[in-house]
Amino acid sequence: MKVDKGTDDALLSHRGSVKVTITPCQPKVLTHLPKRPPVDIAFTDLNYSVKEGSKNNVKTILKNVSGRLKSGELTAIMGPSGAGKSTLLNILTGYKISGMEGSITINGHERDLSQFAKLSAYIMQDNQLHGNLSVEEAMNVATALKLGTQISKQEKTQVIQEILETLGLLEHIKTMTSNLSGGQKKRLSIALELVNNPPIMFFDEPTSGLDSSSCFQCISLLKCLARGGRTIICTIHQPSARLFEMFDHLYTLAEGQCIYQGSTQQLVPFMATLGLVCPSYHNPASFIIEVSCGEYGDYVRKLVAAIQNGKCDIQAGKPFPQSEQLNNADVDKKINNMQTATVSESGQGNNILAYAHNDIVKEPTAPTGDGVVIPIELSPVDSDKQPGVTTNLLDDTLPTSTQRYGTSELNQFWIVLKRTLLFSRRDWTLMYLRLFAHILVGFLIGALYYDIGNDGAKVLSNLGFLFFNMLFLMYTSMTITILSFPLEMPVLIKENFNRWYSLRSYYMAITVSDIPFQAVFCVLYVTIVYYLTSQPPEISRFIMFLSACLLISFVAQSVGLVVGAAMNVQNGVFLAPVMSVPFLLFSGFFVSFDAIPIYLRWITYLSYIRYGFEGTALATYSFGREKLKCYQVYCHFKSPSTTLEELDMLDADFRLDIIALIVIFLVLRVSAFLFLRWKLMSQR
Ligand SMILES: Nc1ncnc2c1ncn2[C@@H]1O[C@H](COP(=O)(O)OP(=O)(O)OP(=O)(O)O)[C@@H](O)[C@H]1O
Repeated sequence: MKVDKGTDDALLSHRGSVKVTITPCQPKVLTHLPKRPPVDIAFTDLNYSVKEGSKNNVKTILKNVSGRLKSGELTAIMGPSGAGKSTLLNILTGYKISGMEGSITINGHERDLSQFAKLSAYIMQDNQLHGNLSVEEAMNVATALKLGTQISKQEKTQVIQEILETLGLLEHIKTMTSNLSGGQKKRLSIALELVNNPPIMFFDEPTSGLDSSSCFQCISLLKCLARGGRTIICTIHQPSARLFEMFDHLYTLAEGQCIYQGSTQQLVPFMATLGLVCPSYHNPASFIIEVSCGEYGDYVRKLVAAIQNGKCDIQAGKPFPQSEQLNNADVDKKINNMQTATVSESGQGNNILAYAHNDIVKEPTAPTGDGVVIPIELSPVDSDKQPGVTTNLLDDTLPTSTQRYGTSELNQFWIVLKRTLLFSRRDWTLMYLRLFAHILVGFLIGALYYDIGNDGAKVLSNLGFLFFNMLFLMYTSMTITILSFPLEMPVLIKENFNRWYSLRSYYMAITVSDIPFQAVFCVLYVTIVYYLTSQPPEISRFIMFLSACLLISFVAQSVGLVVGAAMNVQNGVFLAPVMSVPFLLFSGFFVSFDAIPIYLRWITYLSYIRYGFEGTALATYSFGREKLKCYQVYCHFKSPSTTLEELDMLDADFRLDIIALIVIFLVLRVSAFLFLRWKLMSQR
């Protein structure tokens, strides 16, 4: 029997007697992807607890759940809000590891997280894409990182073309990621992970935020991927009947326990055996959610017992697990009625297990418009690997290579560095606003302190100018990093978890990437103010002055990295300037070293502003500078040594200031890396 596209009601009214077939359009075979093994996942007695509150109360989120997820199947993890779907997904992906008990096996062997990470991809709910890259650029980066030198450049281009064509993104290849629609972003997220052909793909709420047509396209695509022999697992809230039909396998959670595991087609008959008859015209997906929310009475415990908390797997053609509910006469009657109906319509003998949606013929429902053009052939999943998308590419052996990433760390560094430089070039705030600010403030300060550098009567103002330089360079380089770095975190978490690159390569790349820009801005600013304010014209003094200023801006940028790595933007924007106050107070500008109480002097050694201020003051007034001009009767600071004496810098050593700044810079960079690593680990 044939049912038109979109006629869910008609489809539902024939539940139990029809079969879903989506007629293939032009087959698209991903021929260039690397071969990967098919992977089955099983988990047994999985427990997950978290500590909560000041008394460290233990909250158990997953309670002894078991289950299995097979290759070639599209699995939905469903359940009411708070049931533990995301938690289960995070545990299965290996994203959450602490607080978990139980066993997870891969093709019958205990899961080795490192090996598993090479086989799986986790596509998180919010896509986590870089908006400043085009689809093509994003794909190029993913291919370069994930495939490395395994294949030639030409083959990489073919892989990208094929994947984009298959996912209906080829016509958007030049579009910036930020301009893609929600569905296209989702498909791009999938395309990026597909380049190394992971045999297991996890999706957290892949349909969230999509309209019904895009949802259908998205699930069709996942179905296609599953048909290629992959294990596709996604959490989903409450799919429409039409979407629900497309899943092969359903895993339902309620209150952290499994209430159903098995074929989607067997859900309704299985529930009926427990006295839960899904009304006609009712979406089975909604029905099980309603049941798990207790709308039909307290059935959760019965369902958990019947399915043995996930140890049973309801399959067509296999008997249901024994349940005391089956003895209930009313239930028997209901089942018998359903059996009779099924037998008479499908003519498949007298087995209730034959009751399914097996005979619905629905055509054509391949996605249309700008959507996915992959052919979708829905047929029983029991035949393990259907010919289709990439089945023939799957290798049977699990990888044994010890290589953690697709390419060497040096390559990762170059690729991420190039990408970051591209972002910087395209980021208006990061680049042009910063450039504009440095030039504008440079001229403003130049105008304010114009020509005071060699005037013996204006030395105090000149010291104010030196201190302001420190302040300006510190805040501009620190705040921009505090504001921009935390925004990178979600993408970093996703890409690092999916083994695109190591944290070390990423960190090196972002550390190096901003240094040239910061250096150019600083040189521009210092050049403008130095000459407008008539500081000593010797080139050696200018270089010393500039190097102290450059180091201050690099150190402040490192402070920004530490703060950005350790906390979110809101806290960082408040805390970083507040934490800088002691360093400013102890810089030697407000109070000379002699005047500081002994027990507080140690703070001056930590104050990088002190070293910067001292460095610029020495470059200006030390190294035998001749007396300044005096246009008044008396200029107290006419002699540069008087100024240095007043600042308690007569014995100061410029080289020590530079060394101190370099040491602080290195310590902060290493600390930022450790914070970042801690933050990534603490999420898990
Ligand atoms: N770190 C945590 N500390 C305390 N409780 C937690 C923690 N993580 C999860 N939970 C709780 O565990 C339960 C399951 O959370 P989870 O996010 O897995 O639910 P979900 O089924 O995915 O819900 P939704 O569909 O609303 O996203 C919720 O009650 C949640 O509050």
